[in-house]
Amino acid sequence: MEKVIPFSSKPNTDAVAANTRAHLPTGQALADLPNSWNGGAEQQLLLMQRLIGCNEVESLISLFFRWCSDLGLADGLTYEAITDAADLNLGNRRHHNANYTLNLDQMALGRVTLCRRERFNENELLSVEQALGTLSRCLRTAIEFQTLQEMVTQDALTGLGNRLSLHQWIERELSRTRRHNSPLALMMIDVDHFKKINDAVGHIGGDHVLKTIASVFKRSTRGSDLLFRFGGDEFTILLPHTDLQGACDAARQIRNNLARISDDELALDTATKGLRPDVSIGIADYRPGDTQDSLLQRADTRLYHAKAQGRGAVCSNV
Ligand SMILES: Nc1nc2c(ncn2[C@@H]2O[C@H](COP(=O)(O)OP(=O)(O)OP(=O)(O)O)[C@@H](O)[C@H]2O)c(=O)[nH]1
Repeated sequence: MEKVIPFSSKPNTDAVAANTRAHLPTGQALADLPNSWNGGAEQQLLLMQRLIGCNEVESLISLFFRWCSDLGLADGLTYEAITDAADLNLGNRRHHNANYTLNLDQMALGRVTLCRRERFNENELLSVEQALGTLSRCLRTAIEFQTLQEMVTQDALTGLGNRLSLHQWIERELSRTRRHNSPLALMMIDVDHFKKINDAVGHIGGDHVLKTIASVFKRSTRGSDLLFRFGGDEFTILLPHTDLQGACDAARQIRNNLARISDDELALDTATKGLRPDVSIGIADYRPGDTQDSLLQRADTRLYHAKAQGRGAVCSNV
């Protein structure tokens, strides 16, 4: 069974109910739920108490599933997000499914599938749908919060962290390094002669080249490394638990992978074919007493040395 849940404050005439049940429960339906079923008003209130104040989509879905599972309403749950976030699969797969597409005031919130060994009865579905109304309201707030957080901390062009998040992360990683006495390295990277690239491919083409370079950084580094666009054609990579030698290996890997990007990936035409972006990299590792500024400054000085050496170079020891 599948249903689109238009939890709208206004009637939503576009919403399509894919099964034959005509009306979704509204606020008043809470009071109307049969007394014989224990998922009534008290349980709905309990769910609300659990969900309110939670700003994370994953946690909301887990809390919702736990509520369903405690009441015997579901053995398993799948949540398909509207963003490119991975699906969430909780509990166990079972034969009987109830699918819901969640919308709130025309905002798509994802799809929820509940599954169970036994068939769902009418009262149980009513209660699930009432609960999905509460979940939808909390999901909307969480998704909006997440979007806002991304806008504040992400670089819009490349999807990497922006300068604000760089400063927050360096502080965090510096205190971890001091506490655990673990190594930490930082790379400052600048694209060589990017002005010439812009002149050759145009500003939009240049934007695409910057995005491609950022994707090469992503695939050349570890999942635990933290990538940022410092500004313009400058990038910063923070490498937790990595010493100077490890960071130099990563820098070489980045340059090797950049040399291998295809014309297609760079979206080059016949006139600009063969254009190979390269980078200069300055690397600094943590020294006791380092602050955010001193670490950045040391990496930046080394970047300038790499540039002075003729570009397309890695400097880690000036
Ligand atoms: N397409 C595009 N270009 C940008 C962006 N931000 C900065 N730029 C350009 O990047 C270029 C950076 O040039 P410069 O800092 O002078 O240095 P360069 O040409 O890379 O040369 P070197 O760094 O000395 O090797 C400038 O032409 C900027 O206009 C952006 O978001 N998109």
